[in-house]
Amino acid sequence: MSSVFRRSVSEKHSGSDVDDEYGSEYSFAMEYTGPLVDDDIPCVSPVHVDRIPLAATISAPDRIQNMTLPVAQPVARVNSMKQNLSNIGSLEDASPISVTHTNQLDVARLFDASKSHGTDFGVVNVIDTSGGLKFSESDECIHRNSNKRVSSGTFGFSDSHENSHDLSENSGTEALNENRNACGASARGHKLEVIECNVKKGSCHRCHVKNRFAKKEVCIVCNAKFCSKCVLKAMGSMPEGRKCVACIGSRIDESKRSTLGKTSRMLRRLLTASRAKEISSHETSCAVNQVPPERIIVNGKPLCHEEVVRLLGCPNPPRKLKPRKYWYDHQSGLWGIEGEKPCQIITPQLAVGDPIMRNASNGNTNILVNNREITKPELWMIQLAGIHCLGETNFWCSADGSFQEEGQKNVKERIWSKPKIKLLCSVLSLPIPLDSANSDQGKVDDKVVLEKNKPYRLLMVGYEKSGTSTIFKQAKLLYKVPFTENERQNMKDVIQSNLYRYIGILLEERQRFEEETLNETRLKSINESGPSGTPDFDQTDKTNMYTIGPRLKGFSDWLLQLMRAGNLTAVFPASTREYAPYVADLWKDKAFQATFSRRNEIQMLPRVATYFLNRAVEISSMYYEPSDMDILYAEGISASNGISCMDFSFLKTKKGSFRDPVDEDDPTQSYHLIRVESRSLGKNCKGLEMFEDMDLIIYCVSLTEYDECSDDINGVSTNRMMESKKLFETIVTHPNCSHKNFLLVLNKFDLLEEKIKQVPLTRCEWFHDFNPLISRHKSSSSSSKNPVSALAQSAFHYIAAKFKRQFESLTGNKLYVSRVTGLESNSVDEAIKYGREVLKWENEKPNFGLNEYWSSGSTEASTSI
Ligand SMILES: Nc1nc2c(ncn2[C@@H]2O[C@H](COP(=O)(O)OP(=O)(O)OP(=O)(O)O)[C@@H](O)[C@H]2O)c(=O)[nH]1
Ligand SMILES: [Mg+2]
Repeated sequence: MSSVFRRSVSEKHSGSDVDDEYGSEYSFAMEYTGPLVDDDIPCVSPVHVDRIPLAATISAPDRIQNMTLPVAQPVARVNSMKQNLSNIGSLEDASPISVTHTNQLDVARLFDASKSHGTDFGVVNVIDTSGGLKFSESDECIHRNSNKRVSSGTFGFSDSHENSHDLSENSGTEALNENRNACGASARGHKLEVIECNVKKGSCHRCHVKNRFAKKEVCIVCNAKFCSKCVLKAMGSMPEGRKCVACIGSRIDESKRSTLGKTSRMLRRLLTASRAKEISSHETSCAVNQVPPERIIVNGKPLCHEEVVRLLGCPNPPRKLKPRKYWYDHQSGLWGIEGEKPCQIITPQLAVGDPIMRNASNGNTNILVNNREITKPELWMIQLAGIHCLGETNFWCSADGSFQEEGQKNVKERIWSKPKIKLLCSVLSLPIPLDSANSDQGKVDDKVVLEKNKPYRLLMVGYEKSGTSTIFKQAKLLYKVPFTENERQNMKDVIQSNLYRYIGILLEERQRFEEETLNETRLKSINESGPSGTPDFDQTDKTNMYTIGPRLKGFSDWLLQLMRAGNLTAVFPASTREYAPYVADLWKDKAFQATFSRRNEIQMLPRVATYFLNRAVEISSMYYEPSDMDILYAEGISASNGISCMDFSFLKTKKGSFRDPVDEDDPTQSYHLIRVESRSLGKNCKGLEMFEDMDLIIYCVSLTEYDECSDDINGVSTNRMMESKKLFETIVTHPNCSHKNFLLVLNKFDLLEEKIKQVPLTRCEWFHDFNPLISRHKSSSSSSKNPVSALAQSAFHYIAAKFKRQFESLTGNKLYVSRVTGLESNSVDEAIKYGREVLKWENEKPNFGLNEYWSSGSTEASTSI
């Protein structure tokens, strides 16, 4: 024995009643420097650290059936420990001692002290700093006398895990290693099955309390979920982010990569803001959470660490780099997933991966760009950019977008300099180069993968007049996406032309009213003069309350002529200023006002016309600037094209307006909403080919169409609801859309409430069996207090069910439905947020296998159906 040895002493706590000189109130280690002692010196039995079994998860296949994960084995005693601890007394009155498992001496000290002073530790808390496994003070892991685990603790032990009580000497370390592997396997997707075999859906993996609606934090390695009471115990200090303690050191589940660094609301509630931030920073920056370089394959070559650093450190690195196969066009900087069209333009000329292969993006167009056969959307894009591609052609394209045909000196086109190419790429889901301001990001830390969320892509389409442009504009106002100057000018033009159209409609009706009144007067005078008398139609008989003066009559005739010839848009809004005085005079004219007061009888006049006609003089003035409300109410978005796009996120809504936790979960998630007119999709909606990677398709239907008719392409008058149904069927069965998520927006509910009073829903042949039981007794229920509203509600549910059934029979999928009044912002907000929830559920489906749960419970909880 060395002359200098360490001895652990437990000292009596002052005031303690412990008889033993070395009471068990607390303990510390001190160095013995005195003379050699003759007495029996407590000796230290050598302990091999790698033979000390520690708590660990279980992976042996035969144990999997009866376990809950993550599960850790209790610390088992090795034989040498058994000898040393043989004289340890009872567990009950003992205090815990913690040991940091960093070297043999610490362990030896513990047992040495226990032997020399007869201390009964009762509970030993072991912290394995290398493996990240911890037993906290509260976790009673070893019952010295019975060799049984006493209670569950940090690891989420389950009392049902009798099979985990393997305390043999050899099992410990091996089990640990095995179990680490199991965690690794979980990251590769196997653990999910294990979790699901024992933990009920909606239960916390630690306390097993089931509450499907309570928020849970999920381990980014093994997907174990913990309720707010257990999360801090289960995840400990989170040195690598949100991992349960048993998973520390393991690679993350790759499907969770996009969530790295996004601390949940629960953690923000349980911890201080700075601590939550620290955890999220550990999560994104710690080495073990980074993408393993060799699993990123570029042009068929697995990357090395330096290549990944180069890739991530370039001014414009790939977003969401995952372990998968990519292709990279070194010349142009185009970057994509192997077998798919490009998804990003990164910095060109990086020494990364092998040269590109012809079939890298699985194109089938016979057109090669930098030796890669391009995909169809790319071909459309370059054709629309003015590059003619005939037969098999090989182009060279550089990073600035200049195209050159092989063997020719001249540059054909510089596609990125074309003004409309950005919109086109957006529609075709093709990437565009970042402008230099954005791309100069400086060097990125080689360990940190900056994650930028890819926007969700929403496509909104509907039959004519279903309200798509109204909803689109409403979304712009809601999510603070400003109208550009160009858009405002367009809207102003549209509003002013519309005003003259509305005036034209009124003037036409004025003529009719005038003639009707004249006829009535004549009839009356015939009746008054009797059968023998001759009525006297003098000059005064030809005027009545609908008659306008000659000046306005001249203007009216001219305007009606323009309208009949379909030339209104050729003259207005260009001549708005010129004819503004006529509008002012008309508005003051009694005949015009008399016509306006009968506007409800004029079917041709849209309801929004009243809003604008009431301000006719102001709108026709040259100083008119449309307000947001004017833009919303205006029919049409722009006079020219059928496609409009906007990017938005819920972050921009005003502070405090978050209404549900989803808002706070990921406020940075962005959305790309594309609204396309059904007319511009062409025959059989062929144009949908351009929208192949949409995440959600929003199909709009006007609830008021059930009794309205319009001419189909053959000029045959057909019911508009039936036309809308036909378009719906064409879209949902289109090869690009048949597997997509669909949200049906049943719009114009406010108008349905009014209309259903007068016109029965059965007017449409598809709704022939609509026969709701609406009680008209005032007292019976809340809905029956307003039978009209109840009737409209029933009609809405009935129409929704009709579409749902149709959708299911055509695609086998579930159709989500939302009730909307496009002119009300809350209503549109709810519908879009419902769409966001649909995306969230659909996203989570493969991760948690909760299809059934999401599709039944949660949708019903929403106001939509
Ligand atoms: N009262 C009421 N009117 C609505 C609602 N939604 C749209 N409208 C009106 O319905 C008309 C047609 O709406 P739009 O948004 O232009 O319809 P659209 O789908 O863009 O139709 P196209 O322009 O033909 O493609 C406009 O006058 C809107 O103001 C609604 O929920 N309630
Ligand atoms: Mg429109």
